[in-house]
Amino acid sequence: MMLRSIKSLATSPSSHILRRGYASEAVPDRKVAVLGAAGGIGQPLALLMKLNPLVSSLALYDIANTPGVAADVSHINTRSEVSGYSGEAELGKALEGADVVIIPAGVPRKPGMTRDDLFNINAGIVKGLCQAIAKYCPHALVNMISNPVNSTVPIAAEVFKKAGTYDPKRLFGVTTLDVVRAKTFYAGKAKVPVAEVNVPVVGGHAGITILPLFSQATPKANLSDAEITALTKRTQDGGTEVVEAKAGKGSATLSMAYAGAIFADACLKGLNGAPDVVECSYVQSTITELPFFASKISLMKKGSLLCEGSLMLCTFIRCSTLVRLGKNGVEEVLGLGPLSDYEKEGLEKLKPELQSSIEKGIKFANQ
Ligand SMILES: NC(=O)c1ccc[n+]([C@@H]2O[C@H](COP(=O)([O-])OP(=O)(O)OC[C@H]3O[C@@H](n4cnc5c(N)ncnc54)[C@H](O)[C@@H]3O)[C@@H](O)[C@H]2O)c1
Ligand SMILES: O=C(O)C[C@H](O)C(=O)O
Repeated sequence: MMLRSIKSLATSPSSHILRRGYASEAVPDRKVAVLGAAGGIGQPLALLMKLNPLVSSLALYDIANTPGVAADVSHINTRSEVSGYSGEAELGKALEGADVVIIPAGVPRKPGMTRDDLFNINAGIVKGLCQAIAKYCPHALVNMISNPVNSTVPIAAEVFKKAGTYDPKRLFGVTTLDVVRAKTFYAGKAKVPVAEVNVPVVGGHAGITILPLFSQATPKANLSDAEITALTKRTQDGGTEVVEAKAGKGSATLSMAYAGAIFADACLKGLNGAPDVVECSYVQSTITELPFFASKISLMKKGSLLCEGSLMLCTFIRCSTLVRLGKNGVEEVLGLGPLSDYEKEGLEKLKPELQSSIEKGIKFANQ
């Protein structure tokens, strides 16, 4: 695999933005494709991925307006080369060779709508895009943002199964924004520095299916039951808070782009063999009786060797052993850990809704 130096980037004036890169001088080439790149999420996400030194090629695809977005982003003097693709005829070129595909394509909510109300339009969009992924980049890690995530991920799984390319380790529902919100709201209430906060969020990505585990939040804070209930509700309603504030002009875009960029960065780090990459994500799961469930997942276990690709000197984990670079995706789906009685109750309450959203997606993909 071709390696490139990012030394010049790391010492450039914008290096503070690029702090997520390795201390190493060389990282492998990685192509990231964003589908829906001209949209409210797609544009800031394209910008953030252009700032990521782990990306060498950035393909921006949408049904319209991508040439302008791509020309604009391409003027930024960071590592990746940017290309824009517009319309279905160009989708294959956008996807070919992609290591990570991020999907924020589809319509957003307006006030009064649930995420499930988007199903009729977005299910078809996601199905079509996943058929193309199966054809042009079957080994890519797929980061699904399009709502309703609780159903679009099962749709993607079914499409990949039909195409014979399904690998549950490579399909992720992006629920990172729930984690970002839980951290922000918890830090505000607990009066602890937000940068130090960690809160797992499990379940799914809609209303009560979003279950933040504040009993496991760190740093520990002495919050009352009423405060925990309020924080939980605010996290579950975080998306609606933005939809209402935007008053018909869409849903979260900037915070979602940030959250999407964090998750894609974790995928790239996992692909590159970085140790201990752990994020929450909605994935195929056996930790409950539901076939898909969001929980902490590890993208690469500490010390594990990867299965595919070329041998390289492992300078970026500061040792000089030989490791195989690979494309494993999910390395381990982590358990829920100890839950409070309130969280146990929330877990039981969310199951019927999540189960029915999963079934709806599976049924749609197979009709
Ligand atoms: N997972 C999450 O946490 C999360 C957070 C926020 C928004 N979302 C979801 O993300 C989606 C996008 O939101 P947005 O605010 O960016 O919407 P938007 O309308 O601003 O942008 C969507 C983009 O998708 C494009 N598009 C439509 N059909 C397409 C197709 N077949 N192929 C490629 N592109 C296509 C549109 O042209 C548009 O540019 C919505 O479904 C929204 O609900 C999810
Ligand atoms: O709320 C929405 O519809 C968008 C997204 O799912 C969010 O959580 O912000």
